[in-house]
Amino acid sequence: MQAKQGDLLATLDGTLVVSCQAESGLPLDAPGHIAAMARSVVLGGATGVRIEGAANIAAVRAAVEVPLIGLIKARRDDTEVYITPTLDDIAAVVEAGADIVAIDATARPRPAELKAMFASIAARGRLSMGDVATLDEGRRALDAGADLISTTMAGYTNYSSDQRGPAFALMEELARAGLPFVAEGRIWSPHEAVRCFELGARFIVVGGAITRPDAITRRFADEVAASSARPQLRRNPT
Ligand SMILES: CC(=O)N[C@H](C=O)[C@@H](O)[C@H](O)[C@H](O)COP(=O)(O)O
Repeated sequence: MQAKQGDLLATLDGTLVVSCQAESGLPLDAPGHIAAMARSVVLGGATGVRIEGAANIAAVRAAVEVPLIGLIKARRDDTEVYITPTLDDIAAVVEAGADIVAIDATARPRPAELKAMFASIAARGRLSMGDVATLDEGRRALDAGADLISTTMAGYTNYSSDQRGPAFALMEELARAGLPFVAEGRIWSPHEAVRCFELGARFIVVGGAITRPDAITRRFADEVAASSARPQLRRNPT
């Protein structure tokens, strides 16, 4: 199993992984649609996919052969942690067919200790990815047994909010500290993707810029609406 996991990471290093997710209630929120997105991004050159939800993971596992990073988003009353928050969620992600299990590895109060979470993933023969927001959290996640850490949560905790664009500052800190990292979150252009590698990312995960047509359309629509180059709106003479 160890050799296989090493091979899996070797196929991801230096490459593009695409997150294929649809928020609950959006038109693409169905396993068949998520699987079609996964097939599409693999056709376009993605070497791996990041998928949320057991039914989606199972559908994508049956549709593509590339490494699959799986997670479950589960909002709970007792914690702000929502990416694969419990040991049961880990079991469900593995059962559904993920090769790598992503969990929130921030320092916020959580239902189960980080060490126990990473140990559970390892015991199930899968690799783990700890989603963090700060350098300290990255160090702590690796110490607790994470196989990978990712900048996923930077900008999404109350102590790392108000961030625009990718978490370049955190990437620089992680690189300076010698911690291997995955770059993820708000990577919107190929230019930004390349910058992540220049800053030392092992691989990158891009989501919305590729797989959220509503968000992509909104960027165009907003730019068009703000443009003074548009022809004047023609109004019927009164
Ligand atoms: C913070 C959080 O919950 N991130 C989630 C993690 O799986 C997803 O909603 C993101 O789409 C993913 O991280 C990729 O990021 P972006 O879509 O910005 O490229």
